[in-house]
Amino acid sequence: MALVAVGQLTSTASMANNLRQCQLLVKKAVKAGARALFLPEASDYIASSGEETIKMAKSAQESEFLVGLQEEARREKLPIHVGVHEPGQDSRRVKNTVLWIDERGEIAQRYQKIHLFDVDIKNGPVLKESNSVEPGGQILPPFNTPLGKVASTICFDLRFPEISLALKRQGADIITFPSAFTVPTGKAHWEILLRARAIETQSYVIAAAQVGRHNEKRVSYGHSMIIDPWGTVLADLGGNDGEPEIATAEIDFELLKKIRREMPLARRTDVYPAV
Ligand SMILES: O=C(O)CNC(=O)[C@H](CS)NC(=O)CCC(=O)C(=O)O
Repeated sequence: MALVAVGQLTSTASMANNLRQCQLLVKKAVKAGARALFLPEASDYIASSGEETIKMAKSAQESEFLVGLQEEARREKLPIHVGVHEPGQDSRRVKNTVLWIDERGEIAQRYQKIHLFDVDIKNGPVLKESNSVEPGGQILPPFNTPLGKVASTICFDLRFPEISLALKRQGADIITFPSAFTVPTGKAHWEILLRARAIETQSYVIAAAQVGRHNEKRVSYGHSMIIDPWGTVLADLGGNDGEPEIATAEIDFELLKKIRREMPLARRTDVYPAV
């Protein structure tokens, strides 16, 4: 068994304030006895335009947000999984990445979001992430942690079961979906997609989410969740903003083995292609 914490906050265009919110989440996770803390996509900042997003991006070494968070991880010996922006190949776009900061405060793993959120929904969100973000080109193989093998995806990746299935096939025990879901799509799809990914991969799902109003244009759905490999929602942080909050749950390695043993999902790759 290993206790994990999922953290929920409302990032804005103030990196200093977002760092303060994340420091508070670290304190809460340590107090609860968690072995790792999972933070949302874009924890470092959410800007009000693509241009501002690009202007604000800093390399990991130069980001006051990341340097500060790494210091927290080192001091508390607490691994932190966190979504940030990093400069792209050229100055026209940024990378939307998630990092695993280990208990020594080192950035040990990095995944760059591969599916970008380009939507134009009538009476709903209109967002074109690919204007300001450069897509990644590979899946990060699941990595060893004190919680088992963790696999990283980001937000809109949740809608493409192939990436989760591929990560499961590569040995994932926990699949993470750090997110900033919109309210209408969150209401309609968030929980059902997360539970489906947990059930079909027979893996724990940890989904840290942004919540509430970031600026005059953007509001996020919240409902950060931890879900077990049977699809049971173990924690749900709800949709109200206010003080940043954590929820915790136990990762039960025996339950993971039991579910995979009792209901083997043997694929018929002689009938359809392997993912
Ligand atoms: O903009 C930033 O700085 C951080 N990135 C995000 O918030 C991204 C791209 S706009 N949001 C999503 O992918 C939401 C997906 C979603 O809501 C759905 O799939 O329904």
